Amino acid sequence: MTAGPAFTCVLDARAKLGEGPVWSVDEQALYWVDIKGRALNRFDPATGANRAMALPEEIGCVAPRKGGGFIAGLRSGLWQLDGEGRPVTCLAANPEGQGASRFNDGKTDPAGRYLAGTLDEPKAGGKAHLYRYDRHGLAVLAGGLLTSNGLAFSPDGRTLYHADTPTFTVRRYRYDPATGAISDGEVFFRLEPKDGDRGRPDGAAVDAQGCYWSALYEGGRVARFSPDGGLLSEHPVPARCPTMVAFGGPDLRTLYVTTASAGRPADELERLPQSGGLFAMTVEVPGLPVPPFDPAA
Ligand SMILES: O=C1O[C@H](CS(=O)(=O)O)[C@@H](O)[C@H](O)[C@H]1O
Repeated sequence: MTAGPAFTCVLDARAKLGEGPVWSVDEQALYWVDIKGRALNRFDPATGANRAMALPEEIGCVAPRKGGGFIAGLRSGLWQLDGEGRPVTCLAANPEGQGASRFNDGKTDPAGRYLAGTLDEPKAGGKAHLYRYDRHGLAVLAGGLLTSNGLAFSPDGRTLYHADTPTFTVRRYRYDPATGAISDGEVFFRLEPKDGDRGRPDGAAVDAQGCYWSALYEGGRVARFSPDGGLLSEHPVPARCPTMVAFGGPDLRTLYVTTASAGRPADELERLPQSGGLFAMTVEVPGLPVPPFDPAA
């Protein structure tokens, strides 16, 4: 394992719970959310400008939508948003009810279907699920979860990676690109909870060599894992709680990471004042392009 280059702050956003970065190739801009800040953000790396679009409830994940606007996972369900981030249509209500559940991490599959999971807020019941949304509607892919996270696909689109953060575990499944079905789940890697300060796997992305980049929540770093789950490198982040990574830039060699500040100890925030910011670093191996959500998929 090597100690790799560190991330630097590109936007001192002071987000409460920055999450869900996704690169728009068409716009050459990064969309990202502040879950507890109830905002969809658009960051333009060319100018450094960031535009926050307020939402009426928590937004856990977002993806550009083919034809315009977005699909987003909110507390109440999966919604179509217009180009200004305004909810216009509820595509699928949150089947778990809104009292102790919200949508969390999401990602489009290579065909443009949208996979998104929920978070069981008491973190006790394992009532969270991973869902697939496509033209046939909402379908359960996995259940018994605490925090559905870490969604990413292998370069050939035939392996799905998925984390359940509080269990410190990332699993991988065979993925059928023709139907969006999963099978043959197995542990990809599990971090040691006893090493509490080394964090737990949150949001993720896969690069062109099939390596899995994982934001390690409360670990203050992003780690790169080989296609067989071996730890290759670790990259410090000037925030204790990185939440999700995404590749961007004209060559997909800029790795962005969002971070959290809400609920963090005062001394930690004093030591890491850019917590809640958006960070980036240049990588050698480019990321994989993530397609927009396609309502016809
Ligand atoms: O992605 C997320 O994960 C974190 C970590 S954990 O579930 O608490 O272990 C969670 O706090 C955050 O709200 C969520 O967005």
